[in-house]
Amino acid sequence: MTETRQWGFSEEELASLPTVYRPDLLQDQVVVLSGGGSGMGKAMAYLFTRLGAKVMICGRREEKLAETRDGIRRLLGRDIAIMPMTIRDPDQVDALMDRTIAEFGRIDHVVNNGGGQFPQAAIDFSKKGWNAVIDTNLNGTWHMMQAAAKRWRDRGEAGSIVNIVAYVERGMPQAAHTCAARAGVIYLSKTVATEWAPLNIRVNCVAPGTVATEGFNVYPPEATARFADTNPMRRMGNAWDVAEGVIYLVAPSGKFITGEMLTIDGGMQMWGTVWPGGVPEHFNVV
Ligand SMILES: CCCCCCCCCCC/C=C/C(=O)SCCNC(=O)CCNC(=O)[C@H](O)C(C)(C)COP(=O)(O)OP(=O)(O)OC[C@H]1O[C@@H](n2cnc3c(N)ncnc32)[C@H](O)[C@@H]1OP(=O)(O)O
Ligand SMILES: NC(=O)C1=CN([C@@H]2O[C@H](COP(=O)(O)OP(=O)(O)OC[C@H]3O[C@@H](n4cnc5c(N)ncnc54)[C@H](OP(=O)(O)O)[C@@H]3O)[C@@H](O)[C@H]2O)C=CC1
Repeated sequence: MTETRQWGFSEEELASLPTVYRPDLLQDQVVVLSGGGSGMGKAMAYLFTRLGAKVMICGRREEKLAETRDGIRRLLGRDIAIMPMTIRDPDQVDALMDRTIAEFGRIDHVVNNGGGQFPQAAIDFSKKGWNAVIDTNLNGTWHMMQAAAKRWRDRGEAGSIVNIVAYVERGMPQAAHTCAARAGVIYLSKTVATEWAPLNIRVNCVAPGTVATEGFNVYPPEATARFADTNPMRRMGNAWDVAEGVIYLVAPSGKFITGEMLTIDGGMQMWGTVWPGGVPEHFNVV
């Protein structure tokens, strides 16, 4: 078992985990999915493919995308498309959308899952660190949303967007940059859900709690040791929990849902604190 496998599912597990959905639920639907080379994005790539969808995944590192594509080819006998790029660059986002349409004929769904942050006390953020997190999680998500919506409007097609955010209503100490970015995405989504309803475009968010993925490798062991105790269920979620939630929103089950945020957090919104950088002495109380 490698270091990066410590938290996530193996390819074999993603290919065989049970799902509540029927195998042709998304037959020939086309999805663009960011961050498909790891974690929740990889789980979504497998699940969308298993439900019959045509999948385009993107992310910065080609080798991770290729691993997802090769695993799906080997285990599911299906081909998906990959495109290395950064969602921070609107020109690369335009190219991603155009290539997907050229390859698959249209786009039905966009899942903005690509993103991340690092744990740090806000007072110590560097300008570059703040900008990196805002640019990725807020600007990058917006570039993807607008690029897809323009194409749907211009082509007279319906579409749906799901943005992966985080539960931020109580704030999130040691993650103020991502909290700001995700709050921006949540209210951006609620706003355009109304503006774009006449275009038959639905826009929703999914807010995961502590979900065990390869992404946890950026957090110190003293923080991850507590992650199972950040919600009343006292366990972590997994990438499949989130992937099935995303499918619920994009599939016909979600056809009357827009501007909503689905929180998948084992109850963390009511009880528990994350402290992704470790608990400071002042807060270290029972
Ligand atoms: C933190 C909790 C978040 C929300 C969730 C709450 C609910 C439960 C929480 C459980 C915890 C899990 C949450 C997850 O989201 S896990 C999965 C996500 N994956 C990641 O976050 C990993 C990816 N992260 C990154 O890629 C980067 O953090 C970043 C998003 C910033 C990417 O940008 P870029 O590639 O440009 O980054 P660089 O490495 O070049 O760095 C740019 C500058 O950012 C500063 N920086 C980066 N890392 C750190 C660090 N560890 N500490 C302090 N500062 C950092 C720094 O200024 C960098 O510039 P320099 O390198 O020139 O100094
Ligand atoms: N795991 C958790 O507990 C939680 C996670 N989240 C969020 O869920 C999403 C998925 O996280 P998770 O699967 O756990 O972690 P991962 O780190 O495995 O996934 C993040 C993905 O985003 C991609 N990505 C990052 N920056 C960019 C960029 N600029 N352009 C394109 N792709 C990018 C990464 O690929 P590459 O580096 O190759 O670009 C990576 O595949 C993230 O937005 C994360 O912050 C939210 C709440 C909780």
